[in-house]
Amino acid sequence: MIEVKEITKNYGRKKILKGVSFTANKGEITCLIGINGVGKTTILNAIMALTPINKGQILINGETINKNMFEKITFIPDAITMLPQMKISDAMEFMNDFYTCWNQKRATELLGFFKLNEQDRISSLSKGNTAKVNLLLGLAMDVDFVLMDEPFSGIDMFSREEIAKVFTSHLIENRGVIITTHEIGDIEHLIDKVVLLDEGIVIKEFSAEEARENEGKSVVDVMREVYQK
Ligand SMILES: Nc1ncnc2c1ncn2[C@@H]1O[C@H](COP(=O)(O)OP(=O)(O)OP(=O)(O)O)[C@@H](O)[C@H]1O
Repeated sequence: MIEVKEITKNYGRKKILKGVSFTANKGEITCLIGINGVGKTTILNAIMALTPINKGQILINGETINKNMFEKITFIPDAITMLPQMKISDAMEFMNDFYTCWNQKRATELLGFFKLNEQDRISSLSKGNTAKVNLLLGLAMDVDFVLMDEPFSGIDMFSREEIAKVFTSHLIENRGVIITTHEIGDIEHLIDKVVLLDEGIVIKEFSAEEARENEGKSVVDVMREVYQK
């Protein structure tokens, strides 16, 4: 489980996170939602120990986060981190050399799942295929948790649908996923937990299934209620 406890984060005099708390379980997809600039990426960076927090605590499976957790958790950013002249196969080889938790069998399966050609160069990929390569590089790691920052950003509807399919496939396995997105419609039916952020705090954390079953409300219905008060 990832436990985010009362974290605060300031950039200079600007208070971005003012005591954010939520949990994300293994085997579940947790979605962080909030307007541009609310601090979603900052939260993901804090969980990865890439940015220091001012106060609070973040635990992964009971252990305080540190920079050596890259065998337990991986971060899929919204931009490709590989050099443009690399082929997809070079990027996979690089990951294989660098990470002991790289799972080549799953990487090959993901190539097929996303219908990617490993001989294609990163620089030649469409935005949709770049996002797929990013997901491939993250999901091929044998880690407990995968963080994804805006995996659908700027991608056409058909590619978004193709990408969304990976979340219901065996390739996600029993891992915990934390995702930030503005394209909630694409994955609304796949999400387990929703964390709504506003003005530096969590204003609601709820189970998508419970909202659906008990109150007959979609995630978007709950968002409208909460944000349009
Ligand atoms: N390194 C930094 N130095 C100063 N301010 C920063 C830095 N990184 C982020 N910020 C500010 O912190 C706030 C939160 O940024 P963050 O990227 O976490 O928001 P977000 O919710 O992910 O936004 P978006 O939906 O646009 O991706 C923004 O106002 C941003 O300008």
